[in-house]
Formats: sequence, structure tokens, C-alpha cells
Amino acid sequence: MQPVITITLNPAMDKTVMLPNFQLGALNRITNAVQVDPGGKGINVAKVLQQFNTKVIASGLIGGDLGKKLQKQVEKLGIATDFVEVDGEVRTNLKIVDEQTKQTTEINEPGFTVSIEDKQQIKEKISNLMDNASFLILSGSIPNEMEAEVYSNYIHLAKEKGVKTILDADGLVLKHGIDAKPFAIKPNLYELEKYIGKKLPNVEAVVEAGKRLIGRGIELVIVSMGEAGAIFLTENDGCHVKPFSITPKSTVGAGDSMVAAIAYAYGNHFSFSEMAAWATTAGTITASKSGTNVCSLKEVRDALSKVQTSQLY
Ligand SMILES: Nc1ncnc2c1ncn2[C@@H]1O[C@H](COP(=O)(O)OP(=O)(O)OP(=O)(O)O)[C@@H](O)[C@H]1O
Ligand SMILES: O=P(O)(O)OC[C@@]1(O)O[C@H](CO)[C@@H](O)[C@@H]1O
Repeated sequence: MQPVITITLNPAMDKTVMLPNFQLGALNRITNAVQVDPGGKGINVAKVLQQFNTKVIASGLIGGDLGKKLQKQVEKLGIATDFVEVDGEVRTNLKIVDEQTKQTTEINEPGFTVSIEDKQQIKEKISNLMDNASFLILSGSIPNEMEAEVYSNYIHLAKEKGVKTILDADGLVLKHGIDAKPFAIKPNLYELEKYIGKKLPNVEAVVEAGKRLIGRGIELVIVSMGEAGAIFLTENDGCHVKPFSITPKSTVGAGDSMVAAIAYAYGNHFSFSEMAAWATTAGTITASKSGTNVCSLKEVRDALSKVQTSQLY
């Protein structure tokens, strides 16, 4: 399999703090150790693919001393990197885990600002990387001064070179990306509702919305729904996979683990239902880990049979 290329235009150091009982509008003191992990959606996808012994190159934009530190940590994990360096500093994203409710609250910084030259350089890099790639993963928010059409442009580039794309984005960036008809998208329920402009109160409503996207030329639509699992839809197959019960430690990176597992499953010619089970299991294991730590291949293999799949059509 040719390498998977992950693009993280707005990487982050994830700072995770555990609070026994997080109080809004009050002083919350941290008593446990603070966990700091390299993050950003594409980087998390790369971490999982590395765990899955799959060739991956983590690309995107990086900047400042924190950026250097982040890149070093990613490389220390054995992941090949190929970033464009920009002025400005990589952001720090705060993740607050309430130990009582098991809920994760995320406070993400906007990140650095890019120049016209930075945009040109990253576009050229991606074009070159597409000469030897199986998948292009486009994940996460974009920096200041980057156009909302950016992923859409990369999807067109990848198509010209015969590379499949998986898009995991939000808001306008997702909207434009969908217009370019990527191979797959993985919104979470909230992101899909925002895109559609209305609440999707049940599985039927999610399936109907997803099928409309398939009608527009996207081959695979995955909607992740946290504890309720995920819906997987293609033109001919649809299923709902429910996860097994876990004690969530930090759900950060759960969706990214699904994206990685999807690329892995396609690369290894898994069936549709195997792909859906792998993706859900990968997300679930990652949600049971602290900070931005991700699932391993063995953990996913061992837990695969614990997810419950119901065929939708
Ligand atoms: N509390 C939970 N219990 C069991 N599984 C969970 C839980 N939270 C997440 N998961 C698993 O992880 C998958 C992805 O979760 P979710 O829908 O929260 O993704 P996401 O919002 O894209 O996450 P992120 O953007 O933080 O990576 C779910 O489909 C499910 O399999
Ligand atoms: O602000 P974005 O780019 O939308 O999301 C960034 C982020 O929340 O996504 C990852 C989890 O999916 C974290 O590692 C990171 O902090």
C-alpha cells in the first residue's frame, strides 16, 4: 500500500487536565499531573496508522518552538513528517476532563496566521506528495487567512492524481469540501446537523441526510455519534455500529482513530462491515484512554467482536 498522507493545517499541543468536579464560573484547581500530547486531527490519524504498521506521512503546517517540539515528538513515535514551516506559534488546546461526569470539555485556540507564500508552499507540497499516496486525509480546522475552499482545492488535486480523500472538517470548510465530492467524510452528529441546518433526532434522520450526500457523489459517509456509535453509509450498504461500554478517560482523538481505521481497512481490502467494526472499535478504545493517547492494533483486534452491528439496508 502506498503511504497515507495526513494534512494538519492547524496542529496543536493538547493539554489535558483532570478535574474531580469541573465547575463553570468558579476557580478549578488542578491537583493531578497535566498531560501534554502532540495533537491536531491529522496528527492523531497518523499516530493511529503508525500503531497499525501502515506507512504514513504527517504533513501540514507547523510553526514556532512549540511546533518544533511537537514535530520532534511525532517523529519520536516513528512517524515520517513533511511540514511547511510558517511564522507564528503552534497553538495549545485545553482539554478538561470531569472525572465525575466523564465528560470532556475542549477549549481550542485559533492558531497561527498564514501568508500567501505559506499557502502556495503547502499546496505544492501536497501536490508532490500525491504522486505516491493511497489516501489523503484532510482533518481539522484551518489557520487564520486560509480560505474555506482550501480542502476543496486539495480534493481536486488528489482526484487529478487518483488519490482517495477522507474529509473530517466543520462549518464552511466542510461545506466547500463536500462540494468537491471527496471519497469519504466523517462528520460527527453535531457537525452534520450544522451542515444540514436542522436537528437529526434519530437514526432514520441521520441515514436520510447521509444518503442525500451519497446522492451528491460522496462514496462513503460516516457519522460518529459518541457513545451511540456510528452510522456507515454507501450507495449499497448501510449499518449502525454500537460500541461496547467503556469508562471514557478522554474522548479526544476518538473520531480521528475512526478515520485512520477507515483508511487502514480500505488499504487492506476489508469488507464494508469489517471496516465499520474496525472504525468503531478504534474510536471506542481511544475514548477509553487518557489525554490524546490512541488505540493500538492489538487492542483493536482484541476488542473487535465486542461491537454490535445492525444492517440498515
Ligand atoms: N463515551 C463513549 N463510549 C463508547 N464509545 C465512545 C464514547 N465516546 C466516543 N466513543 C467512540 O468513538 C467514536 C467517535 O466518537 P465521537 O463521535 O465523539 O467523535 P468526534 O466527535 O469526531 O471526536 P474527536 O473530534 O474528538 O476526535 C464513536 O463512534 C464511538 O465508537
Ligand atoms: O480545532 P480543530 O482543528 O477542529 O481540532 C483540534 C483538536 O481538538 O482535534 C483533535 C482531536 O480530534 C485534538 O488533538 C485537537 O486539539
